[in-house]
Amino acid sequence: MAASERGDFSEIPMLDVSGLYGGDEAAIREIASTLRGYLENIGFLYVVGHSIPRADVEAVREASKRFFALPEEQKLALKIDKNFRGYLPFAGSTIVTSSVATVSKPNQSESIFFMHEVEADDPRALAGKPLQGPNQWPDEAVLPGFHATIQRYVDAMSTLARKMVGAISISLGLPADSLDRHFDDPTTFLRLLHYPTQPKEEGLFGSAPHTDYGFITLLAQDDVGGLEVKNKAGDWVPAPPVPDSFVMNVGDILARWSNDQFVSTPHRVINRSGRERYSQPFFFDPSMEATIEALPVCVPQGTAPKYGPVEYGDYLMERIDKNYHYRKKLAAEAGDA
Ligand SMILES: O=C(O)CCC(=O)C(=O)O
Ligand SMILES: [Fe+2]
Repeated sequence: MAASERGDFSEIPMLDVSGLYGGDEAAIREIASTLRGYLENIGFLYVVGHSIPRADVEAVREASKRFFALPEEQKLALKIDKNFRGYLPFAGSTIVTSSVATVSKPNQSESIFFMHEVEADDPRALAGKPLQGPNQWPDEAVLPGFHATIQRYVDAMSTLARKMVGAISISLGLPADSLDRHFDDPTTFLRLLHYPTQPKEEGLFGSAPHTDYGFITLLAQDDVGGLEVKNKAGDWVPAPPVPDSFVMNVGDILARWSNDQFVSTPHRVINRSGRERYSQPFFFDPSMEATIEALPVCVPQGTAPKYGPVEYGDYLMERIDKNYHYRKKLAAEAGDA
């Protein structure tokens, strides 16, 4: 299925990226060209044929289930901190910057965020800078192997994400490595999410309609379903579970970088399955200090870029501060000081 027009889709297409791992230039160009169409018209696709073993994805899901099954006080010991690392309790975020809906009820989920690791003695002296700091790990005695499982997955997902950065460059007619320098110290988030089954109630969501902030998202979900993507007609198109796939989508900074050539599409989660749902989005974003400025290849001759340059870290801070209750409290306290 190829969408002929922006937003005109009734299912999420699948892209086999196995050819990106070989040396066949023609095959790579063809995958990149198909990718471009999906990113321009839908902003969502399923990535299959990647090299991440199913066992690594499932190990994270099992680790996630074990974590969320812990008593609340043990989870709260890792409560999300000023660096955006840790546990966000049930109903801890309301998306207020959402341009897609007036959102008032908190999301029906609990989650834990692991970002790129920044040790306290980081040689780049990053610790202490906004959104830079160590992750909060569950006690090894309580959840043996948890840290190693997550780290292995983050490494594998980063490799896949870099592959996709290369494919995106090629899709725009640029050399494969042309965006790489913006990802020297990528900002990454692995979010483990748990959605209890929710009651049927107007305006209640597992994840309220939103767009993602960053560059790309690569999401693994269990077999429950509930993710939906909005098309031009305003219909919510299901993105049901597909074995061994990642749902990939364009985030707002990629849309902005591409001068809106690529589209960051609203999506939401409603879990009325009667089962618990677990998902694990991986967000792969530019370095905090990267300056994101419309790619010349995306700006038609004789027109001005739609958006000015922005430092990724500044942009991200602003988005995060607006959306999370706990950060509003932190921001208010900082304002008092
Ligand atoms: O859980 C899902 O399927 C989607 C999660 C999501 O959209 C997000 O965390 O940004
Ligand atoms: Fe999302």
